[in-house]
Amino acid sequence: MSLSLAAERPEPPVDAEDGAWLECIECGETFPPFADIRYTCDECDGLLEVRYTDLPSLDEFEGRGVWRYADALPLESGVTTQEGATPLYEVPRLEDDVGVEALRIKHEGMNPTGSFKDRGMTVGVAVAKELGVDRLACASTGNTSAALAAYGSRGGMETLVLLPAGKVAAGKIAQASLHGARILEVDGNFDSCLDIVQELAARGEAYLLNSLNPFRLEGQKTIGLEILETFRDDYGAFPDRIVLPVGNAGNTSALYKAFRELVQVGDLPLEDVPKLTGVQAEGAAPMVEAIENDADEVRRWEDVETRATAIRIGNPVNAPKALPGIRETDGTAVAVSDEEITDAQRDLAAEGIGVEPASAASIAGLRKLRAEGVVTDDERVACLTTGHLLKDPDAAAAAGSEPQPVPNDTEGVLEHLRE
Ligand SMILES: Cc1ncc(COP(=O)(O)O)c(C=O)c1O
Ligand SMILES: N[C@@H](CCOP(=O)(O)O)C(=O)O
Repeated sequence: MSLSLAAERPEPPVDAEDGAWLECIECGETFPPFADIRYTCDECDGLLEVRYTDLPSLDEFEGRGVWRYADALPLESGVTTQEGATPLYEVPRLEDDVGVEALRIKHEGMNPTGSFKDRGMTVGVAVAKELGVDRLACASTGNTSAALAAYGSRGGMETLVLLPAGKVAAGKIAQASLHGARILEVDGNFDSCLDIVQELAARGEAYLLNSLNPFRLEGQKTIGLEILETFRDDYGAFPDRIVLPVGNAGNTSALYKAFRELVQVGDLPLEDVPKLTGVQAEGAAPMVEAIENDADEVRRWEDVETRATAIRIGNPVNAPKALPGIRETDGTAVAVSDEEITDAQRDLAAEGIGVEPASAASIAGLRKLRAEGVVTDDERVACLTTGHLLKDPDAAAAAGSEPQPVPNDTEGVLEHLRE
C-alpha cells in the first residue's frame, strides 16, 4: 500500500468502533481504536493511521482551536489548555525580501506550552485516559517532554521523559521539571532515547506519546486544517506551499493526512494541494538525503549535530508517512546551515516574531529554495514556526545583541547614547 492523495474514501471494517479505526499504512490491516494498546501494526510492524467512517467538510466545523475539529478527531473532547487557533502572521518586509507573492507565518510557538506538541498531546493524553493507562512516557529533544509533562499533569497522570544529556534547551527542561515529569538524562542522542522508550512501551511500562503514536498526529493534523481554512477565508485561495522544519517528521505526516482527508471530502481540489516542503539542518538531514536520492527508505544517521537542538534527529520514525507526503504533493526537502538558521531567526525577530532555532529553519529553507529558483515569485507560501523563542533563551541571546552597561544617571545614559 502507499499513501496517496487520489485514494478512495476508506471502507470501514465491520467492527469499526465509534466511527473510527486504526489502519496499517503498509499492509492495510485494521484494528479497533481503543480495544488494546498498540503503536504499530501487529502483522507487519508498519505505521498506523486513524481512519473515520465519516469526515465533515471544512464548513461544518464549529468552535475554536484543536477541538473545533472534534468531528475529524478520534474523541469528542480532550485534556485541554486551549491549544491551537495560533496566529497566521503577515510579514511584509520578509515577504518582499524573500520575493514571493505572499508569505504568512503560522506561529505554533503561541500554543500553551510554546510549541505545536500541545495539539498532539491534547488528543494523545485523552486517548491514554480512554485506554486507562497511568504512566505516560516520551523521548524528547525538549518540546515533546514539556507538552507531555503539562498535559499529563493536567490529566492526573505520571509522566516519564528521556532526554539526550546536555542537548536540550533550558526552557524546555524547566517546563518538564516544573510540571512534575520524572526526567531521565540519557548518555546518547534523541534516537537512542526513543529506542529505549519504545522498548519500555513494548514491555507495558508506560504509554508512548511520541509521534509514532497515531492519535497524537491527529491533533497535529489540525495545523493543516487551520492554515488551509484561514488562507481560504482571508485570501480566497489555499497556499501553494507549506514550508516546515523536519525532525521526526510527525508534522509532515500529519499535514499530508489533513490534505488527503480534505481531498476525500471534496474541499481541496487535487491541483490545489499545497506542496509540502521540509527543511532540516545540514548536520541532521536524513530526510533530505532520501528525497535527493529518490530513496524509498531513510538511512539512519548515527552522528547528528546542529544548534537547532529540537531537530537534532537522525532517524525520523514517521518517514514512511512523510516521504509520500512530500513526493505526492510535488514538494521537496532542503538542508540549511546553522548560520542560515540563525540569520532566519533574526529575520523573524525583526518582524516581531520570536522563534527558537528549529522553527527558523523553515524561513532559511524557503530563502534557499527561492534563491535556487525551486520556489517561484508567484507563490503564496505558509511557513510553520514550531516553537517559541523563550524555549531556547541561550540561542536567542547568542543571536541577539549584548546588553550595554551604563552609569546610574540620566546624563551618563545620554552620553552613552551619543557615542
Ligand atoms: C521546535 C520544533 N520544530 C520542529 C520539530 C520537528 O517536528 P517533526 O518531528 O514533526 O518533524 C520539533 C520536534 O521534532 C520541534 O520541537
Ligand atoms: N522535537 C521533538 C522530538 C520528538 O518528536 P516527536 O514528535 O516524535 O515526539 C521533541 O520536542 O522532543
